[in-house]
Amino acid sequence: MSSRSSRIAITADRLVKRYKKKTAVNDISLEIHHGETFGILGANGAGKTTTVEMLAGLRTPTEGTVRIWGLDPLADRARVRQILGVQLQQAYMHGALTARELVDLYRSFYPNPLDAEQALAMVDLLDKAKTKFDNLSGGQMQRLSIALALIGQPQVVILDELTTGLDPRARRRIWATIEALEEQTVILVSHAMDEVERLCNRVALIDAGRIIALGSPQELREKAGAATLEDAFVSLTGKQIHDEENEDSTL
Ligand SMILES: Nc1ncnc2c1ncn2[C@@H]1O[C@H](COP(=O)(O)OP(=O)(O)OP(=O)(O)O)[C@@H](O)[C@H]1O
Repeated sequence: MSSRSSRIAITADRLVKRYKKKTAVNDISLEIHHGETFGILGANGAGKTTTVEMLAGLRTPTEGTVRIWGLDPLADRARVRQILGVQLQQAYMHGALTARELVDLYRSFYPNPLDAEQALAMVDLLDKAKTKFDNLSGGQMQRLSIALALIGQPQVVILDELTTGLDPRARRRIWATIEALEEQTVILVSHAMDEVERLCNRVALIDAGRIIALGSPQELREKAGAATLEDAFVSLTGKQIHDEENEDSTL
């Protein structure tokens, strides 16, 4: 783990989200440091997306508070929008706009965005600039949503299932892009152990809406006495993780 500033970029304090009878997130508190890449790992339905949606101000917590750079993402929506980039599982995208039009739209949200062509080139989509979002392949949509999350050079980036479904070449390319983000704070939701091991300084393991372990990938392996992060996950949660190589292992 590289040396990181101890300044806190994101605080979640006792977050709870209840849907009628279901408690999706059950008392999660976190402090994520400036410049850190922080992983959120958990089986299907563990509460990962609900957690990051609350961090991003896209979902209102039933209880608890979030601060991003000291701002409340619900009350200070306009200011938070300028410092936050989000790639979420279901992209809320205007399907009739072309890739280039979406890039231009997202550039307009931020004070210091990347150059439009640079952003498309970063995810290998320069040749799709004039293609409507709805006509992109799934992997191309995903790569575009990554570019849109990064386009504003935001201080905080939330990436949900960063490279799930992408081919190996695209994955490596995206990883290199994320590794190059020195100053930015990244929250990465993932099922892919190789991705978490490679990119994350620290990881929170979530099970049934709670954090059951938190530490560097190495600390989690040591805590579980496991050789791999995947073994640590299974040992600590008693569940298999759903990952790309093993689509049928979902519990
Ligand atoms: N709008 C909703 N209404 C009711 N229940 C919901 C809603 N959204 C999520 N849930 C439930 O909350 C739990 C946590 O969901 P969430 O999407 O946060 O999990 P996740 O860890 O991101 O899962 P996955 O890996 O499958 O994306 C699940 O049991 C889910 O069914």
